[in-house]
Formats: sequence, C-alpha cells, structure tokens
Amino acid sequence: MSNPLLRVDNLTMMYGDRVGCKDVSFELRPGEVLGIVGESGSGKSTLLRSISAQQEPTKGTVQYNTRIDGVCDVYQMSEAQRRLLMRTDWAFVHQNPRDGLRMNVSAGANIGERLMAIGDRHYGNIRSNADAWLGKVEIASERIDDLPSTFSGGMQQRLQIARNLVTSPRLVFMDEPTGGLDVSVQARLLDLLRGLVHDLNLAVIIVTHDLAVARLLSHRLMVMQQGKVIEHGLTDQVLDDPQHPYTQLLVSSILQN
Ligand SMILES: Nc1ncnc2c1ncn2[C@@H]1O[C@H](COP(=O)(O)OP(=O)(O)OP(=O)(O)O)[C@@H](O)[C@H]1O
Repeated sequence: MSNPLLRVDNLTMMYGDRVGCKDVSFELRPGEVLGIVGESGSGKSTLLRSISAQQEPTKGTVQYNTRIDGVCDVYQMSEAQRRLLMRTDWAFVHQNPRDGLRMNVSAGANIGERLMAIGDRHYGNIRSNADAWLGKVEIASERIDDLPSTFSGGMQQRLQIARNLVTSPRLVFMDEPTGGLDVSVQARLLDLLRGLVHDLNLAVIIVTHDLAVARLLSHRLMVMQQGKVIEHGLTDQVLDDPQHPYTQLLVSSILQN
C-alpha cells in the first residue's frame, strides 16, 4: 500500500464553547476519495476548512506528504510554502463557482492564471493548455474569451474544475460541488467528475449532504454528527449496512423520499 498523502490527527475546532468538529483522525492515500456526510451543522465545512489550511484548528495536526519536502505539518509551514501548496498540489472546488472563479476575466484567463501563478510565462502554451482543459470539461473552444458570467451554472462549475485541475494537483477538496444545480446538470457534472478523478488518480475529500453523490464518487465515507465522526468505513458498507442509529436514520430517510 502507498504511503498516506494526508494524515489528520485529533483535529478539533471550537468556536468559543461551540464545537465545530472534535477529535477527527484519518488517513488518505493517493487516488482515494473520502466522502464526508452529515446533516446541516454537523461540522462538515468546519472540518474541510481546518484540513485545507483555511482555518487553523484549535487542536490537532494535519500532515501532508509534499512533493518537495516530504511529510510536513500544514500549520507549521511557512506562509510561502503553504501558498505554493494551495496553488499547485491542492485544489478547492467551492459549491458556488463564483467563490472559485474570477468573474471579470475570461474563461481562458481563469484557467491560465493558475499556470501563471506557478511561473508559466509562455502565452502560447498557457492558451493551448487552457483550451485543452476547456475541452476536458466539455466547454467549446470558441467560449475561451467569454466571461464566466455569460456561462450557465453547470458551465461555471465545469470551468471552476478546469481552473483547479490545470496544475495537476494530487489532492482536491470539494464542498458540495453539485449543490445548487438542476438534477440533470448535476448528473452530467458528477459523471464528468467521476471520470476526471479516476483518470487523474486524484485524492479527493468531498463534503456533501447528498448520499447519492457520496455513493457515486467516494470509496470511503465518514458520517458526522454534532462535530464528531460517528461512522467511518467503505462507502458501500456504510450505506448498505449502517451501524450507528444516526446513519441508519440518514439512509432510511433517503430511501423513503
Ligand atoms: N464561523 C463560525 N463561528 C461560530 N460558529 C460556527 C462558525 N462556523 C460554523 N460554526 C458552528 O459550528 C458547527 C458546525 O458547522 P458547519 O458549518 O461546519 O457544519 P456543516 O455540517 O458544514 O453544515 P452545512 O451543511 O449547513 O454547511 C455549527 O454548530 C455551526 O453553528
């Protein structure tokens, strides 16, 4: 088995007296997809932000096996090291594409910008790379100079994915990537995501309240309630034979709908 790409130990985030997430530990290997599910307020987003260096936890550690320096504690890195990580080896797909795109620059520039941020200066290469990535996310080349605001919600989300994946990250954080889209658009996006995750061997941590999304994308599932992980296992096992009463309730409420 390969070494873990990410290791989270006893991660706890308190907001004053209120628990955001508590004592979360797990490992993630290259190419592995971990789904985090739970009702609203269970701590999914807090956990995702704390792992992805967006919000320093109250307690616990996040270690990442970097390409250059090997295993590093994400919160002990220099600011420059962390910024580089977030621009290259990590990616973050937000629920709302507006949070992950620059709406006032063209689609091509949205993709090219991530390449320029890591030192690519050759305009021709950047543009052809951006063009290739538009193709991979099923956006026509002729839209390369258009602003994202002229795109549909589904297209914007696909552009956000292209912008994120152009630097060949190894770990992608996704926060409800299909939320807020029509059901048919969701299905197409999920299909695309599943293909990309598989072809690029991406490790993914995906937060979703949609068990169907979790089942389709993730190998393992973590169920959260009141900030704690109450069940963690292979996705099919957790969904087909849930052990915790709360997971049983979650699964049965979906089946009844
Ligand atoms: N910035 C904050 N300040 C204070 N409390 C917060 C903050 N962010 C989250 N919380 C609290 O932490 C707990 C977990 O919230 P969190 O948003 O992580 O849950 P969630 O599972 O992602 O919910 P949702 O699915 O609605 O986004 C909740 O009790 C919430 O009120």
